[in-house]
Amino acid sequence: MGAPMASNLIKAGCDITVWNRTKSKCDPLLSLGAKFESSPARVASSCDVTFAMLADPESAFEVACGANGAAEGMAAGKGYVDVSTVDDATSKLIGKRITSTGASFLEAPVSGSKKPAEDGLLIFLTAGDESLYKRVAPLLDVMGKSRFYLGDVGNGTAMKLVVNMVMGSMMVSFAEGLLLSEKVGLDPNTVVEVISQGAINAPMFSLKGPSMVKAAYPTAFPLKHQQKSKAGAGPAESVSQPIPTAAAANELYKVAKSLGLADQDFSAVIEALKAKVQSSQH
Ligand SMILES: NC(=O)C1=CN([C@@H]2O[C@H](COP(=O)(O)OP(=O)(O)OC[C@H]3O[C@@H](n4cnc5c(N)ncnc54)[C@H](OP(=O)(O)O)[C@@H]3O)[C@@H](O)[C@H]2O)C=CC1
Ligand SMILES: O=CC(=O)O
Repeated sequence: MGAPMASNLIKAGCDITVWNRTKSKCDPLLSLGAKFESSPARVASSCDVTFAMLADPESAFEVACGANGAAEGMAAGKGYVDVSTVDDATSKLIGKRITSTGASFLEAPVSGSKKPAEDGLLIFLTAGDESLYKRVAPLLDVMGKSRFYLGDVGNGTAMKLVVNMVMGSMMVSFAEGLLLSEKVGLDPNTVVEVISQGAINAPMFSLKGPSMVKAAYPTAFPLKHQQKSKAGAGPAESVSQPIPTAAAANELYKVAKSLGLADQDFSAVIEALKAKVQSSQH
């Protein structure tokens, strides 16, 4: 996600400095004209605004607050925008550490996937420092098609987790439908087509359906990241709201992980369902 986002900024003429744990993954960006620094701290000290796109709460915290982390290069007047998907507590911790340096903090997780990231069509769910939001708005507009400012730090994360919760349940329901259609003698490709023409159509179904039918799961959104959101459990627990459908879907993502599918696309959750169906028949 970070690479296509940075690439769009470079193509828009921004002066970009990058860092990634595995340096070789920066090579395509360097060939587009980006500079490289040897640590997040050095990126932060050489840039006005630093964007972070990390796998999970642990890596987002480490890169912001760990040794040679971005916070070490932060100072008043600089901004840190964390576009990773993390949990509420992690986002607040990162925000606290960044603002303790005098810099501003914005959480800005994105809705969208690899293709929208490449096409500059992400949706930014931002919260935190409003003046930093206004300052980076032109950059968000290069990388995305829309942006929401949602108030205090935590609200962007909560919005992202709610959206992922809905998406995770939709995918499991779709997988159940595809599998069931096959079992009762229907062509699942026709199911995908019928759904695409009705009121429950979603781009996700048309995008992933044809490859799911072929049992192919080219990774756009890794399954481990869907399961990481724990079906929106964080926000739901904070207000004691039951989320029975999402919780059941999350169990299936856990099974999929245990089957070694963590790095495949999250649509591979259908394989967990197939395994469940098989074991119930024995
Ligand atoms: N893929 C998608 O469709 C979407 C993803 N997201 C969110 O975007 C973020 C990135 O996702 P995605 O690009 O798919 O994930 P990837 O797994 O492809 O990339 C994760 C990045 O995190 C880095 N990283 C992981 N662990 C560490 C660590 N301990 N220290 C330093 N760097 C680390 C990786 O570095 P290295 O290259 O060295 O492994 C890599 O740059 C996640 O938070 C995800 O939830 C949000 C919307 C959609
Ligand atoms: O929607 C994607 C995510 O990783 O969050």
